[in-house]
Amino acid sequence: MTTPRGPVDSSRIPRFAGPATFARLPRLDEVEQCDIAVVGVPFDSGVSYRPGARFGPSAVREASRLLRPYHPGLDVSPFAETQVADAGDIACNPFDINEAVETIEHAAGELIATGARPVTIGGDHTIALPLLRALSREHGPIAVLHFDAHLDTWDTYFGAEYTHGTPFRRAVEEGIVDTEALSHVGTRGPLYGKKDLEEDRRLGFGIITSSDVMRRGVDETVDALRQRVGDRPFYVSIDIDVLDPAHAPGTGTPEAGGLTSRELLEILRGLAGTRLVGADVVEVAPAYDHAEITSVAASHVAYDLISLLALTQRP
Ligand SMILES: N=C(N)NCCCC(=O)O
Ligand SMILES: [Zn+2]
Ligand SMILES: [Zn+2]
Repeated sequence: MTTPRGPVDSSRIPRFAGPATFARLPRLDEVEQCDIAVVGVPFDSGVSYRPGARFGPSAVREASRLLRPYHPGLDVSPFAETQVADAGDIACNPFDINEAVETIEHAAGELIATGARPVTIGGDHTIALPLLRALSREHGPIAVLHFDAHLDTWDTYFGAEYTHGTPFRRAVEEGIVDTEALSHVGTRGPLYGKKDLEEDRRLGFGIITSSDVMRRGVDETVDALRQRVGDRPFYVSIDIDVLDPAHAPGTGTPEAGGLTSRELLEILRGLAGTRLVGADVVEVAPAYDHAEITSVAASHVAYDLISLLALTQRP
């Protein structure tokens, strides 16, 4: 393997200068081959409440300038051990959700076909569906760990099938996820009715609520999730609203009583050694953020996901 091209050296070019790529990594077109691709999807036409996640990718990239090359918690230098690059944004039609979903599926499929594993920055949660479609073509029906305050297994909103509240129901209907290994983590807040939970269970999801994480703690949560995915290839989808609004105010549908960013990062670190094949971080809406609280959290979450992917590549 050729030596990976890493981020700009922050001892020579200060972090507030230089490229606006994720973690100041090279762009995809600057590297010969890419193992892990950070890709933005600035799409938020699927939201049911506050808009603004279309500005998520650029805010998370901006907040990622301070990331450093070595991850002490996982003992990995992801940018040195693998080639990580910024694949830019998937430009999709903000006025036509169906067309946007197709565009995302196609662009993600092309990226995955090159051998790169995607870490996608949203965008609203609608984008998880086309990403899962693209990944399932490579891996078959895929296990999913879904971190979110919300179930996102509702049926339709105002008659629309593709929205940020419905991607995981569509994914089950389409047979692109492994219904033996689906789990929500961090769920909380009011629902439309008890049937939401019944239907969710029928679709195959297990739930570790936000209260479960608080009562059982990180280690038990990690054990349960590791058991759920086993040695299957799996996908992690992180809606930043899984964090408490104190830790992630910059999001469109905030719910009280969420995880701390420390809990979320520790749970992710607990997944070291499993077969992660791709991930997303969605629903960062910078207009409601303060002091980059949300985008800093999201950039660290993305860094941990990249680190987990890098670990899977060790001989
Ligand atoms: N995926 C996110 N963030 N939110 C879904 C909320 C659906 C609702 O408005 O009930
Ligand atoms: Zn959510
Ligand atoms: Zn969501």
